Amino acid sequence: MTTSTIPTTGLALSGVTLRFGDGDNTVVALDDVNLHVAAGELVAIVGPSGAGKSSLLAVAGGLTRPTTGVVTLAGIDVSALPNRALTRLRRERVGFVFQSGNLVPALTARDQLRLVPKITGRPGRDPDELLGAVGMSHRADRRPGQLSGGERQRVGIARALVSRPALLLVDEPTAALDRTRSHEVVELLARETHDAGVAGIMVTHDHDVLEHCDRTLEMVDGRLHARG
Ligand SMILES: Nc1ncnc2c1ncn2[C@@H]1O[C@H](COP(=O)(O)OP(=O)(O)OP(=O)(O)O)[C@@H](O)[C@H]1O
Repeated sequence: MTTSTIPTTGLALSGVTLRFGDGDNTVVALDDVNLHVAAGELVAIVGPSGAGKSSLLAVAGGLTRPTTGVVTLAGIDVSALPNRALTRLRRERVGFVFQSGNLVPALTARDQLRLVPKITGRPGRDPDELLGAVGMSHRADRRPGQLSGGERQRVGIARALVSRPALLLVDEPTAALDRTRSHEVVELLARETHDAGVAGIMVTHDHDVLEHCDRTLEMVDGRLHARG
């Protein structure tokens, strides 16, 4: 990608390859992946186990450097950043939402969100406004153990949005939820992605919820395909 073709918003992967090992033991987890997720767009990634979906999230979020290719976020060449700058960018510009919500057990919902600016050192969005946006105002003083799976996911989504990220990476958010809660959580993700102008990628095995996403792509053997 030349400087002039790097999108200034959203996430872009260009010619991204990720290999593990070498020689006969080489595993190609990502194979020439090209992807642009616009700001305000939620893209779903489906595909069989071992296809490279987690690897894609790791490379997109700056957790893993690609073997080849370029990753840009809001026009910044992530793959060229030194380690400290990459850590800072990840903390400030990338929100992660995991299967279980990954909340701190001892903290109330409100305090989970309050913790974020303390970690980043930058003011974030107002915790109560965000809890309201995800329909959790009435649970603000509860700890994760006092919340349902769907409620924990809502808090996890709100927490991921506190730092006003440019990129939201979501891994199997409905794995522990029933059908109704799954729809509610992914509808919420889509709405917040659109409203906050975040580029969102959601990995899922749950084909039921794809209708809420703007696009679905399929990963097979490390390659991304439009879903036919
Ligand atoms: N650290 C590693 N070292 C070696 N191989 C790895 C490593 N991490 C992942 N792989 C391999 O890379 C390929 C892609 O793995 P990845 O975890 O991205 O798949 P996935 O689509 O997320 O799978 P699942 O749906 O089961 O979570 C697999 O063949 C996997 O075994």
